[in-house]
Amino acid sequence: MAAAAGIGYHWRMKAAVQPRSAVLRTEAITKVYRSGTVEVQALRGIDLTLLETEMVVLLGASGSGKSTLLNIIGGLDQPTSGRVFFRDEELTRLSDKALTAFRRDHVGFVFQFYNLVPSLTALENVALVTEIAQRPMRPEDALDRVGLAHRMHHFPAELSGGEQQRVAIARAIAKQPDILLCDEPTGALDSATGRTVLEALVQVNADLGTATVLITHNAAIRTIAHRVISMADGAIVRDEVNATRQAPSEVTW
Ligand SMILES: Nc1ncnc2c1ncn2[C@@H]1O[C@H](COP(=O)(O)OP(=O)(O)OP(=O)(O)O)[C@@H](O)[C@H]1O
Repeated sequence: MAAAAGIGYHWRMKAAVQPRSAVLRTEAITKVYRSGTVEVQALRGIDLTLLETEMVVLLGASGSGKSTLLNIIGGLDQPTSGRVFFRDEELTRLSDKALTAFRRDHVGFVFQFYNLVPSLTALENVALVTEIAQRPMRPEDALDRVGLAHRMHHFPAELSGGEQQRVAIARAIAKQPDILLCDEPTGALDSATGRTVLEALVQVNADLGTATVLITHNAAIRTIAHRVISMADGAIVRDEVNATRQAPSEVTW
């Protein structure tokens, strides 16, 4: 009896200290934009690890390098120096074609403006992506996950800004990406509508375990994340784990 209890205890200890693995990792990445003789050092040596299933809020003033970093980890751009890994695969060694395939298969993007096709219904907008994805969920299920099952046959012009953004989230998650990257997803929305969008993102992260990075200027949003990374002048200046999290409905701004 005692021995069995001992084994059980040991197993629990092991499980408790088991580290979560990294879905994405950057090593000392820099980015310099050059136009003519003008150089902008947008990133100055970023070491970032994004763990499987975690939700990270990325904060920083305008121009601090947030979008540049997001574009690089999403395979939309390459760093000037340094390395980026998706699990064991080095993205910085990939050809443009292979990087496009990485993006298509593994990354979902949500931007400030929704970029929906106006002549297609919500369902058709999501189906555009699922038709070319490797292991998609049903477009109806993706819309259901963001609380829009009842609006699936509406056109974008018939939806509110928050609803359109939730269609964009459904479109991004329908291919079941490993990483969801969101650049100011509530930037164009009032606070009540913004909260519904954040609720959809938190729910997707909890239900599907999609590792999520959310860029915002709005420091109030920091409490919804597992971890908050702050940038200034092309560098990470703070990296904090939230001991407790707030539901988006509790966040005020
Ligand atoms: N394509 C580009 N060409 C030249 N400079 C650029 C380019 N993109 C960004 N930059 C510059 O790189 C720096 C970082 O920009 P970035 O867009 O990554 O910052 P950000 O933190 O996302 O800002 P914001 O919150 O305003 O979107 C800024 O100085 C910006 O002007």
